[in-house]
Amino acid sequence: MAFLDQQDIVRRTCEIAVAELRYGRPVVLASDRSFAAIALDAVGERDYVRFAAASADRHSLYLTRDRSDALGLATRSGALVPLDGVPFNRARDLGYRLDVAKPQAFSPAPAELIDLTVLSSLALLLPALVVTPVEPGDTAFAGLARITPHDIRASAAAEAQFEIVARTIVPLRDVPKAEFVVFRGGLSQRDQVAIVVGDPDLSRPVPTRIHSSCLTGDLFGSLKCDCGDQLRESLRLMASRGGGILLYLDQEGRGTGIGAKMRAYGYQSLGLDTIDADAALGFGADPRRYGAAVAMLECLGVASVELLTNNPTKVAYLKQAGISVTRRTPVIGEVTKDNRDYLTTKAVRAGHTLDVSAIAATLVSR
Ligand SMILES: Nc1nc2c(ncn2[C@@H]2O[C@H](COP(=O)(O)OP(=O)(O)OP(=O)(O)O)[C@@H](O)[C@H]2O)c(=O)[nH]1
Ligand SMILES: [Zn+2]
Repeated sequence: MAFLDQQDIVRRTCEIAVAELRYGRPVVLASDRSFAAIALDAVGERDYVRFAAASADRHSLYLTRDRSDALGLATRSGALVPLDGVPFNRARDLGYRLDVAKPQAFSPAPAELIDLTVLSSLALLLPALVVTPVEPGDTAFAGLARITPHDIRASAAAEAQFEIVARTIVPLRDVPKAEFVVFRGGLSQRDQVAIVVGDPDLSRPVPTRIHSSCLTGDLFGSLKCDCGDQLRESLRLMASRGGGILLYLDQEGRGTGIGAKMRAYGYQSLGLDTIDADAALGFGADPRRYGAAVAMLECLGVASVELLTNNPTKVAYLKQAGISVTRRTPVIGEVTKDNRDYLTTKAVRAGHTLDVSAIAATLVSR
C-alpha cells in the first residue's frame, strides 16, 4: 500500500506551493493555459527583475477584483496589468498602495488566476501576483513547484481535517477550570486551540465562542477593536454558566495575517474604513472560513451550541455545516473613540448585530 493516498498528494502539492510563494519563489499553475506566478509581497527587486527576464518581459500584474475596483478598473475576475518596462516600485504601488496613478492599459484576468489567490491567502501574502504565461516545453520556469486548479480545489477538504494532540488543564484568571485542547491539521495551518471551560453538558446546547485570533486586541489590549473584551467576557460568561467552549482560531486579521492587518491599519489612519482598507489590499470583505471550527466542535462531540457572537456569518456557517445553533448571545465590548468606527463598520457594512446608536451612546472617554 502506498504511503500517500490521493488526498495526501493534493494536500502536499498545495502546501509546497504555499511555502514556495511565501519564500518568494515562483509556482506554476498548470492548466490549459499555464502561468508562472510570484507574490509581490514576498519578493524584492532582484527577484522581480529575474522573473521579468525569465518571462521575456511578457509578465503582468494580476490584481483581484477588489483591488481592481479600488483602482477604478472595472472587471469581473480581476485585472491583468502589463508590466513590460515597469520598475519594481511602480509594480508594488499598483499591487497594494494607496493614491496610485491608474495604469494606462489592462485586460480582464483569466478566471483561473483566482485559484492562485487561495494559495497567496494560505501563505498570508497580499493577493498581488506577478504572472506570465508558460508554454509547453518552456524551460525558463523549469524545476518550480507545479499545481493545477483542480489540486487547489481538491485540497480544500484538508482544511477541515484535525486531530487532538494534547489536552491539559490551565487555570485562568476568572476561570477556575479551563482545559486547553490543542488541534493539529488543516491546510498550511499552525496548531489551534479550544478552551473547554468548566464542565459543559454536551447533551444540551453548549455556550460556544468562535474567536479569530487578534494579537493586538487579545494580547496587548489594543483599543482599536473589541476582541480582547469579547475574549475575556466570553470566558467569564461560560464560567458563570458552569461550562462552555472557546475555539481560538488561527485567523489573525480576519484570516489575512498580521502583516496585512497592520498595512490595513495604516490605510485606516488615512481615513479608509476596515472594509475599504482590506479591499485596497486586494481582499474581499471577510475572507474567513470556519471549516476548522466545525471540525473542532465535531472532535469535541458538540452537536448543538448557543453561539456567543454578533456575527451572523458565523451562525449561518455552523448551521449549514449541520451544527444546531439554538441561540445567539451578543458579546459586547467597551466602545472607545479608537474602536467606534470599527464597530460601526461591522454593523453597517458587514451586517453584525450591533446597535449603532448604542455604540455612539456608550462611548467611554479615555
Ligand atoms: N483585516 C482586519 N482585521 C481586523 C481588523 N480589526 C480586527 N481584525 C480582525 O478581526 C477578527 C475579529 O474576530 P472575531 O472577534 O472572532 O469576530 P467578529 O467577526 O468580529 O464577530 P464576533 O463573533 O461578533 O466578535 C480578528 O481576526 C482580528 O484580528 C481590521 O481593521 N482589519
Ligand atoms: Zn481585534
